[in-house]
Amino acid sequence: MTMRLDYLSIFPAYFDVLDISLLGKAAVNGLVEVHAHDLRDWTHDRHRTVDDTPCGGGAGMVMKPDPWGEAFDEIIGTEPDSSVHVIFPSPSGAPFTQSAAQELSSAVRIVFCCGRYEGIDHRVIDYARSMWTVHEVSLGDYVLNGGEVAALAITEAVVRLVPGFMGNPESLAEESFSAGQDGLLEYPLFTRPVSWRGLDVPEVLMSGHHGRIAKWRRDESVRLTCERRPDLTDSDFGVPH
Ligand SMILES: O=C(OCc1ccccc1)c1cn[nH]c1
Repeated sequence: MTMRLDYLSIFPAYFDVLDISLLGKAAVNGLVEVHAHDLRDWTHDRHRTVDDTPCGGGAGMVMKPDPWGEAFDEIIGTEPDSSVHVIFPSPSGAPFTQSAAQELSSAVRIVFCCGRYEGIDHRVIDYARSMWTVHEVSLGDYVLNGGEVAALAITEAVVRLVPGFMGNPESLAEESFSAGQDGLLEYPLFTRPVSWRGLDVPEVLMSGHHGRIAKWRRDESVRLTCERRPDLTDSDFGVPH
């Protein structure tokens, strides 16, 4: 089945990049179809206005609801459909996770709504929730100028999990944040040459001793995770009992 991806943005050219690289291949072999739209196509004034001052005062501008509503009508439709996933990247969204990417990889349709300025009139999100399955997601605790870069990141995380997309599915199994690694960070990776600028591949990895190699890798994952991501380790994880 083909996954349809739509992007609503005042900078639709951000999504030209999806025609190349891995995603381009998916688009070519019919797994994924990509449609980027300029939100200003649903404005009617000479200046193609998409923003206005915030009600209640405050700095910056807010995206008007009208263009979003008209774009939704044309792109998605006017009938409720819970199989359509509408994503609003936002600093105030729920953290986007690999499990969310996994779930979205089976969606038939995903519509990315890329906010700019200070954000989108909240009624747009409320209206979307009344019609489709809505996800307000954050990629991290930092602010971007708009949702486009976040939409590209979410797209890549999702599309690479679509069945038939990745050439080599087992390469997905061992990755960080995939169930197989039970929530640990990935161990350090090495390839040839064995000695490079005075730096050598750890001997254990050249020993051919699979048991020792597996232990070294798990120990490294535990060490890295405890060092860098204490939030990923549950209370008694890795502490020898
Ligand atoms: O900046 C972000 O989204 C773009 C955005 C949306 C609405 C208003 C301002 C900016 C973002 C940061 N982490 N995850 C997403």
